[in-house]
Amino acid sequence: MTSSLFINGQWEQGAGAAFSSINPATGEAVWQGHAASPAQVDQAIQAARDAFTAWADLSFAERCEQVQRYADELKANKELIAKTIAAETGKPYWETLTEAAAMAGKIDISIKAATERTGERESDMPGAKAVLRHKPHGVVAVFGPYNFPGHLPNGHIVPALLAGNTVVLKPSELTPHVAQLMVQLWEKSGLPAGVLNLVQGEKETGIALAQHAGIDGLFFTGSSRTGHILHEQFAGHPGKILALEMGGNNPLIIDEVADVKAAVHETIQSAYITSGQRCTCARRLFVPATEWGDRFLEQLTSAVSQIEVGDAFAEPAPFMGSLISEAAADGMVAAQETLRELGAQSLVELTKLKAGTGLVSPGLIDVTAIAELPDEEYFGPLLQVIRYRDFDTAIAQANATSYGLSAGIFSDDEATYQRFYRRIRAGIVNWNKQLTGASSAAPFGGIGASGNHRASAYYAADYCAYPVAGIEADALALPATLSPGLKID
Ligand SMILES: NC(=O)c1ccc[n+]([C@@H]2O[C@H](COP(=O)([O-])OP(=O)(O)OC[C@H]3O[C@@H](n4cnc5c(N)ncnc54)[C@H](O)[C@@H]3O)[C@@H](O)[C@H]2O)c1
Ligand SMILES: O=CCC[C@H](NC(=O)CCC(=O)O)C(=O)O
Repeated sequence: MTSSLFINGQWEQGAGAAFSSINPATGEAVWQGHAASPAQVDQAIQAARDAFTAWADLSFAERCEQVQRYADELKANKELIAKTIAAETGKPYWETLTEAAAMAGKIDISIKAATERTGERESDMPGAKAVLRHKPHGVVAVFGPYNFPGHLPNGHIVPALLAGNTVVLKPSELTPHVAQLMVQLWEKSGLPAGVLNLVQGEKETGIALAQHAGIDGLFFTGSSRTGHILHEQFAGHPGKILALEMGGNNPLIIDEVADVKAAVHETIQSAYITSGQRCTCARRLFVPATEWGDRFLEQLTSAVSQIEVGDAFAEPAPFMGSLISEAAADGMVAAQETLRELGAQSLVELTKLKAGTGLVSPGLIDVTAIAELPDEEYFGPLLQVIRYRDFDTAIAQANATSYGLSAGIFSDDEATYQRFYRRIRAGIVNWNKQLTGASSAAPFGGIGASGNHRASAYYAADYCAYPVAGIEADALALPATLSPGLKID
């Protein structure tokens, strides 16, 4: 049984319920441990509180040095990180190597972002100077999803620590091993006790942490459903910062482009990478109801049918690994069934490949006949096709979602792209490029049910610190003239 919690620089057993993680492609046990009890959540927050003043008092340069030592650990252990993520999520090893690289890449980007977006400024004013500085919030909770169990919590933790906050991390209960390894690397890098604490557990642990009076903020990446619960919970607490990165029901519009093969490739990278388990994945594909559209769909159908699915470490490597769990696989089969009952037709059927695993084949489904398409994020490899007759209708349908994370268009005509850009409602808008694979050097976030206007990645610096404006003079001095009606003898 693993000592699953890291509180005040010590590893300890959880006193809550036992839980475990498995490799979803093989069913092999990966990790076993116990959840944190409410008392341990309390201790973790207290440890973060106790460590806060000393950590925040360090200079930015000193905190950068500490974070750079963690980057060295990330680089030295990249294969171990990638293997751990692959074993616990079922994502292909070639892909988890890119996740490990993104974690290391986050450090320099976050230092640059903190300097540019939350650095210090001074300007002269009569007899004084106007100054702008930033301060950390205090103790912040970080909640992570299972689909990028290293990269996305890391994307909150690194900027939070650089800003001078201390952190309590609650990772996804489906990926405790990745979180444990990440925290072990922070420990190895020499991070002072209490600056980063880890509480493992299921929803109950999340609830205990999120509702705790001792946190000053919460940085969340996960589903829109959970994000909405947190948002309601934070209502009436304007003093606490809440950053929500949530899901999407992302549209991709295809125009009659010259390079059909490239369009097929970018569509596959948009919808099926990570077995469709990326928040940015294309969910709805708008295809012209023309002969060109028929040809495009034939090629797409053929390419989707040939996507290799398999174990994370299989050779030759598959494009798609397993979904996170058998329950997720069953959920995708059920989603396909719901769409069919509403009138959809499968072009490529999504099927469960092996009982007891999360392995599914990719699905492509024509939902044009459905008058009221459910506005759901089906978090897996099931792309919904909608045939369109005119571009304005396609844009209106693309916008017919409560979400607003990513959107894209493939078109050879720049004016068409500009029209799309002006009308579409999303935080990520791409032209002739896959919807997935956003850059950490840009802001990352969505509107509507996808976020609460606290974009992450390059803009994470913004929610990790608050601005303090001041007017400063070395000494008090009487002004040359006093205001009317004043007399100071
Ligand atoms: N916008 C983004 O940056 C982004 C990135 C990755 C994933 N996502 C989204 O995340 C989802 C997949 O991740 P997931 O299934 O792990 O998300 P999830 O919402 O189920 O879980 C996220 C975290 O919240 C915790 N949690 C669950 N219910 C809670 C509650 N009531 N109170 C407090 N904590 C609670 C979980 O234990 C976990 O740690 C997808 O919807 C995907 O689109 C968004
Ligand atoms: O699943 C959601 C994340 C998808 C991923 N986005 C990023 O990596 C954003 C960049 C960052 O947070 O540094 C993608 O677009 O593929």
